[in-house]
Amino acid sequence: MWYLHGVVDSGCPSSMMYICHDVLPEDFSFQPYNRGIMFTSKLLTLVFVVQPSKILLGMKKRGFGMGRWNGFGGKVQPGETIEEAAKRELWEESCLTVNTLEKIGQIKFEFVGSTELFDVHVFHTDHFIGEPAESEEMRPQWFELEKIPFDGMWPDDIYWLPLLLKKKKFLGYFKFEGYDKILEYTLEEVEHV
Ligand SMILES: CNc1ncnc2c1ncn2[C@@H]1O[C@H](COP(=O)(O)OP(=O)(O)OP(=O)(O)O)[C@@H](O)[C@H]1O
Ligand SMILES: [Mg+2]
Ligand SMILES: [Mg+2]
Repeated sequence: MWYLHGVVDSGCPSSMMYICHDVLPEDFSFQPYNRGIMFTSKLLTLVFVVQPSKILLGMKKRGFGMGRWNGFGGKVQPGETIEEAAKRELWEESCLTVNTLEKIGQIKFEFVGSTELFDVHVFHTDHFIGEPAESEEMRPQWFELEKIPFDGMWPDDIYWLPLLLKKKKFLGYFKFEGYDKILEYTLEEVEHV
């Protein structure tokens, strides 16, 4: 039996390739690896702008996740760091700029039938510059923290967004069947992400 173990950095951050190994590492815990399947992984960012009583979400107007409220983010491009990508996507999608982003979570998504994992790096900020404005991709809207529209968001958000709002760092894994059904998941609070 071969187990997935580590990643090969191909130089292009959005096309990391997981490699196999026949020895189970001590800290081996990440679920997709232990089934011996070869996965590629796609690096994505997700930024939440939070104020004391409200959160900024965007209605996705096109492409993946269309019709759902979400944070702002997208694919990491070759040559940029994940944090640079997170800032760029926030700017492109909401017209906001930020000086600093706090990395708060990392979530791996598996979709049954696909060997491409989504590796989503989640950031949080409470300082921003500018006024949110609608982009080609997103329509921003502030929501009271008690009125977050979880029914209109990705079904995983309700599990981990409460941690982000408490500024708790987390690691997660969600296995989806289609885009509406979570078959299994793990979520843990951690000291560092
Ligand atoms: C499955 N459960 C999920 N739960 C919460 N959020 C999810 C998600 N799966 C993907 N996401 C986020 O959705 C965006 C997709 O990226 P997306 O907007 O399509 O990329 P990008 O902005 O580069 O778009 P274009 O290539 O310009 O179309 C990106 O922020 C990513 O973190
Ligand atoms: Mg996007
Ligand atoms: Mg984008």
